[in-house]
Amino acid sequence: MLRAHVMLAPRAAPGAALLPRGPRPSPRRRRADLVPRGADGGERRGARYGLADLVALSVASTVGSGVFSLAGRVASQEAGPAVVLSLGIGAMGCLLSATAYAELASRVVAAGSVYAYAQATGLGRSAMAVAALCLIVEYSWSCAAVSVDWSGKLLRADFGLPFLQVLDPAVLLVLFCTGLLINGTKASRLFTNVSTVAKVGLILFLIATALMAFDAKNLQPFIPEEYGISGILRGAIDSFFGFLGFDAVCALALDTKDARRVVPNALFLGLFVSGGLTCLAGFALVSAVPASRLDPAAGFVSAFEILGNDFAAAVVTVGELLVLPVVAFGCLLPLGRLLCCLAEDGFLPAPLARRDASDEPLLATLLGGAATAICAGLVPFEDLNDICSAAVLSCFILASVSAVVSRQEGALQEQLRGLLAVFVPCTFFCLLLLSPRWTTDTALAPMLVRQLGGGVGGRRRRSDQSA
Ligand SMILES: NC(=[NH2+])NCCC[C@H](N)C(=O)O
Repeated sequence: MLRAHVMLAPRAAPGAALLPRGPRPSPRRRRADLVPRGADGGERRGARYGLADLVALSVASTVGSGVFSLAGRVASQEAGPAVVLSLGIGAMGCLLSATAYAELASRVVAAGSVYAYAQATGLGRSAMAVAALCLIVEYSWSCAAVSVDWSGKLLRADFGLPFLQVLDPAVLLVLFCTGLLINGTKASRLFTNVSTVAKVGLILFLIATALMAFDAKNLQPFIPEEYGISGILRGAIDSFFGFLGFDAVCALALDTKDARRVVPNALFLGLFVSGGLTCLAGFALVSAVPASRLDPAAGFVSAFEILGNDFAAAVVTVGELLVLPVVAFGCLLPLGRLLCCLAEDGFLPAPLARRDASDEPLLATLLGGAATAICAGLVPFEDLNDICSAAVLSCFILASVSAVVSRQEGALQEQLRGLLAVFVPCTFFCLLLLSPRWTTDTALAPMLVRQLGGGVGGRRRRSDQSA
C-alpha cells in the first residue's frame, strides 16, 4: 500500500474558478512549506550536515570529467579557445535547473529529491514512479560510469598491480564507496571533505601552472572558422555532463540542520564553485597551448607535455586517480536514502526502509551498492553515459514542472496536476520505447547477456572505450 510521505497541498473546491478572483497574490509572498508527514516537517534528530559539508559534497560529486576530460576534448574537437563559452553555457543550463531544485528544497524537507518534490506537489503516483526510476538510474549509473572511466585511467597508467588483472577496478571502487557509506556519516563526511580539499587544490595547481604559460596568441582566433557558433553549442551539450551531480545535496535534506535554508544555499554555492573552477580551468588550458594541438583524450596532461613540464603532467595523472573516486561516492550517497524513502512509501519491499542504530539506511545502501557494482562490471561506458544523461535531463524537467505546479493555486493547480499526471508518464514511456537503444542491436537486455559472457576480455574493451 502506498503511504503518503508528504502532506499534499489543499485541494480546491469542485467548480472553483480557473484563476482565483480578487487581488493577485504578491509574487514576493513566502510560499507555504510542504511538510513531510510523520517527521514534523523538519530534519531528523541528530541532523549532522552543515552548509560547509553540503558545499563540499556538491563540489565532490560535480567536479570531475569537466576539468579532466571534457575541457580538452571540446577545445580540440568542437570549439577551440571558445571552449570557455561552451563550458559557460553548460554551467548556465545547470544553474537554471538548480533554481527549481532550490525553490523546492526550501519548501520540502525529504530525502527523495525530485521524487519527493513530485509527491509534494501532487503530480500523482505515475509521475512519482518516473521520478524514482530516473533518480535511481541517475545515481546508480552515473556512479558506474564514473567508476568505469576511473578504471580505464588506472589500467592505462599501468602501475603493474597484478590483482587488477583479475578484479575489475570499477567494481572495486563501487564496493569501496559502499563500504564507506555503511561505515556511517563520520567516515563518509571525512572522505568527502578531505577528497574535496585535495581536488580543489589539484585544480588550482593545474590552473596556476597553465596560466604561467599564458600566451594571448593561443586565444586567436577565439572562435575558429571551422567550428563557429554550432561548434560552441555542440561543446556546450558535451560539457553538460561535467556540471551534473550538484543535486546530490537534496538527498541529504533530512540529515541537515536547518535544511530549508541550508540546502538551497548549498545548491547555489556548490554550483558556483564547481562552475567557476571548471570554466577557469578551461580558460587556463586553451591559453597555455593552441587548442588544435591538445590530445582530446588527455586534456591537461597533453598540455603539460607540450609545454615540457613533465612534473605537472605526472601530478595531474596521479592526482586525477586520487580525486576522482569521490565523484563516484557522491553519486552513490543519495541512492541508499532514495531506496529507503521508496520503501517507506511502499514502492519497494519494507525491509529496505530499515535503519541502523545511527539512523543510516543500511540495507538500502547495500542493495544500491551491489546493483551499481554489477552495472559497473557489465555495462559499456557509452551506454552508461547516454542513459544516465537522459535520466538526469528527465529529472531536471520534472523538478521544473514540480516548481511551476507548486506555485499555482486552486483550480489551476488541480488542472495542471491532472494534466501532468497523465502527460509525464506517457511522454516518458513513449520516449523510452522510441529510443534507438531499444530497437538496435545495442538494446540493453541482449547487451547485458553478451557482457555476461564477455568476462575479463569485455572489461578490457570497456576500459579502452572510456579512453
Ligand atoms: N548525479 C550525477 N549525475 N553525477 C554525475 C557526476 C559527473 C561529474 N559531473 C563528472 O563530470 O565527472
